[in-house]
Amino acid sequence: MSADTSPAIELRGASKTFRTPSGAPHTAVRDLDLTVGRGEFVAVVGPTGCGKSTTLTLVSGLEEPSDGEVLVAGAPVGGVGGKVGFVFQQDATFPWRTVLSNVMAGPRFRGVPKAEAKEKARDWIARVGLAGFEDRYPHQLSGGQRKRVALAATFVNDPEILLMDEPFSALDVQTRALMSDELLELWEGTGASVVFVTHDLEESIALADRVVVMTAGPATVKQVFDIDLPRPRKVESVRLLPRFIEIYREIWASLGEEVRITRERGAAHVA
Ligand SMILES: Nc1ncnc2c1ncn2[C@@H]1O[C@H](COP(=O)(O)OP(=O)(O)OP(=O)(O)O)[C@@H](O)[C@H]1O
Repeated sequence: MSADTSPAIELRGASKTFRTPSGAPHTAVRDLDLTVGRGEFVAVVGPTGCGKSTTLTLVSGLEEPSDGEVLVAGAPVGGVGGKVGFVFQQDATFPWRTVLSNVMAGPRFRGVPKAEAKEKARDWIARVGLAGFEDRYPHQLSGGQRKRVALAATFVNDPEILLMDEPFSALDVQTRALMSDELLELWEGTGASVVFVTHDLEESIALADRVVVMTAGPATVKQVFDIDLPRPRKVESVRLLPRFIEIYREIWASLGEEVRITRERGAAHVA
């Protein structure tokens, strides 16, 4: 199959075993199969500590699988590539750089001439609603504004794949809903494939084409749900649709069981 027609991401029987400080092996991800199509928005939910972030690090190339294969655009992941953008819970801005300089950093790093990088950066700053804030430093912005800078700094690199690890979880509820809407708008214009890890089942349904439920650790795919809600979506209104509530119930029946298993293990550990 040519690289052009292959899925954006494929994990085939991927496992990851870490060595803990005591020297004992710890399997975070086991025999995980997952395919993400081009332009698809996939959300990953699962109980705390099950291995969601580890799955993202395998796709990013930051970690290698102990077993199995991880392919991006049909080719095995070999280190961190330029096709992949990340947005994490923590702000990934450089505190000593202005907004403009933060957003220009990626293109400059890739060798884009200064004037062109500046133009692209200004365009993305405007698209995330921060025109006029170019000369501010991150500490002079709100949490939501800093997150917008992080989004602009990611999208400016035209990523084919966007890996997002609880990107909005540190924000207040209203800002979070706004950012979700903005993310959908930005994403719909790019055709990027997204893997979005979250603890928030509502958020996952509102955003995604498919929601992947992970098992209690070690993570493997328990069930995948197609989200047949119409697009374009606004998260606050989509949540009120009867179909949304129906999907929520179905997924919670699957996820809730894994959360319970994780809790019981925790209780046994404490006892
Ligand atoms: N570098 C590492 N060395 C050893 N163990 C690790 C390492 N990274 C993660 N783990 C362990 O692997 C398991 C999965 O961690 P991971 O961060 O992937 O879970 P998660 O599902 O993203 O958690 P959360 O929902 O709480 O963010 C955890 O038990 C964690 O302690």
